[in-house]
Amino acid sequence: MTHTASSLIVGNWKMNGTSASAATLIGEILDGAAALPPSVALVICPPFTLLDRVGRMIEGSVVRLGAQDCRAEPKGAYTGDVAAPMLADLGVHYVILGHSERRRDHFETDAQIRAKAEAALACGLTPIICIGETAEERDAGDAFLRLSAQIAGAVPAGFGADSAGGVIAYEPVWAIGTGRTASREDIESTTAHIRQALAAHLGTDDNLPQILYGGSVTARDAASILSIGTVNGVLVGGASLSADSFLGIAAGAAGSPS
Ligand SMILES: O=C[C@H](O)COP(=O)(O)O
Repeated sequence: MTHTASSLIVGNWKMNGTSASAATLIGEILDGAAALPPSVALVICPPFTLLDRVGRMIEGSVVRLGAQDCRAEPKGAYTGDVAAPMLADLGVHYVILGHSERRRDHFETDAQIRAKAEAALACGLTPIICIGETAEERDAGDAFLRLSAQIAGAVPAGFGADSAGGVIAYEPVWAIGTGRTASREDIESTTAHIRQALAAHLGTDDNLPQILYGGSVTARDAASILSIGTVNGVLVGGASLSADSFLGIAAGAAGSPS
């Protein structure tokens, strides 16, 4: 179910896109994606309203479909929410969980994110669990503590070892949508810490979840970020809304050592 590629390039459209803009963007991405080596996997996460349309457009291509959230319960009286089995029914493969915008705007807790991840795994979806420190936590020297706590609270037992796999996206909150990408050195040391914290939490060094970096990634810095040994891909927001930028980032993955 999950990609085995060496670089996972995930585009999170957030709350953007209409049927017309999606048709244009996906058409351009599919044109460019054909030239990418199989070691680069593309995932597009449109808003719920476009999942069906985008899913139909990418059918039969190398591009996979992702959603931006799900509810932990499989069905019921939860107005406005979408359950994991509903996503699986639409052909969705990945689901972003615990994005900092949802933690901030919907007060999502690590326990809720963990329950959502378990629900997603139960129907074969690959969760992309987001973690990241705020600027205040970073300035106080608490970034690693915060990341370890998020891993302990939000990552289910056995995460990554399931046939659906598992992905962790490290997104420093201060780097999201700010144009301020974390430095290569910061990403290197922080993802090394995340890997250690995952191994300690999961009690194994084998089949650990893939680790992505997210936060103002552009085609300019993608190759450098993707050449870091503990980084398996990137989670891209703003730059995923332009085919040139998104494909430029994917090209950076194609050029980085696998
Ligand atoms: O999900 C994507 C991240 O929040 C990064 O967004 P950004 O690339 O616009 O900074």
